[in-house]
Amino acid sequence: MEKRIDYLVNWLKEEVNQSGAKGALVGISGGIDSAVVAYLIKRAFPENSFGVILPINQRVEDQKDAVAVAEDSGIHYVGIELTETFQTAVKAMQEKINDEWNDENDRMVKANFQARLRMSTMYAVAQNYDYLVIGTGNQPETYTGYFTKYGDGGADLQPLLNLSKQEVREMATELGVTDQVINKPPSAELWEGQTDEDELGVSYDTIDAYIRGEKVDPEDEKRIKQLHKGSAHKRSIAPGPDEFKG
Ligand SMILES: Nc1ncnc2c1ncn2[C@@H]1O[C@H](COP(=O)(O)OP(=O)(O)OC[C@H]2O[C@@H]([n+]3cccc(C(=O)O)c3)[C@H](O)[C@@H]2O)[C@@H](O)[C@H]1O
Ligand SMILES: Nc1ncnc2c1ncn2[C@@H]1O[C@H](COP(=O)(O)OP(=O)(O)OP(=O)(O)O)[C@@H](O)[C@H]1O
Ligand SMILES: [Mg+2]
Repeated sequence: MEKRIDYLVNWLKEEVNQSGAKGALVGISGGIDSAVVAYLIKRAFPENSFGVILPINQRVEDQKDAVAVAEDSGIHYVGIELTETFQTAVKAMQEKINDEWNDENDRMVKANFQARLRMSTMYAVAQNYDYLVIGTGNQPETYTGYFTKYGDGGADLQPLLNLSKQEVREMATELGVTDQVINKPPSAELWEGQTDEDELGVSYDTIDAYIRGEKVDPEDEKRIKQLHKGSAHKRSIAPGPDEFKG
């Protein structure tokens, strides 16, 4: 695992240097994926790595975890409270759209808006320092499309893209991430009580096994295939029409 860490650290250095940027930035949530990325970018850019903690109605416990990750990794970090900004923007939309506000879509609209508000903030802060935005998407999340298009999916580099969730856990242990963060149920924290595996309807270990080519329960396989197919549009750039030849 130490070799794989070195490989990712070197890859980050090469990519950032090639881009002409001066360093790297990550959003730190208090979850394991962003913890691993925080430790990796600190190793790659000891003096030029930056963590942003961006609470939007975030539980105090998770905010504390995020601060602990930032402190423990030794990364330079700031907290930028976005709850009020989020609420103000939602209120403005709701007032205008008014009786056409779709209550059925309400939860997901707000969830994805949170992720995109964070992404916009990360790009603004990163550009201020001439840093790149480093994403935290891992292999099972990417395969199933479990991310917000242009939200947490919007980043310049994705170092964890080929890592299973189990490998993320192993890497976290090797890097010195605390058990508190490693053992927390993965959550997007986009609404109260949300957990990834409840929403996905299948566990990360099962998705990992499926991607490795192992046999999984037929119902789980069906679900994974459905998620993968339905999210293909998130893994490619937006299509345009063929050239007009009229
Ligand atoms: N076929 C198609 N071709 C092109 N575009 C298509 C499309 N179908 C939908 N779209 C577009 O994509 C949008 C839907 O995609 P998207 O906006 O991503 O939204 P959606 O996939 O509906 O939801 C995002 C999922 O990711 C989860 N998430 C989000 C953020 C962070 C995390 C985490 O783990 O931390 C998890 C979240 O809980 C939710 O389950 C539609 O509103 C539409 O604009
Ligand atoms: N409160 C937050 N502050 C800063 N960044 C955040 C916050 N919430 C989410 N993010 C960003 O969105 C990413 C996607 O969240 P996701 O839940 O998939 O990862 P995680 O929280 O790091 O790990 P886990 O999947 O185990 O919960 C995070 O890794 C982080 O970069
Ligand atoms: Mg999380």
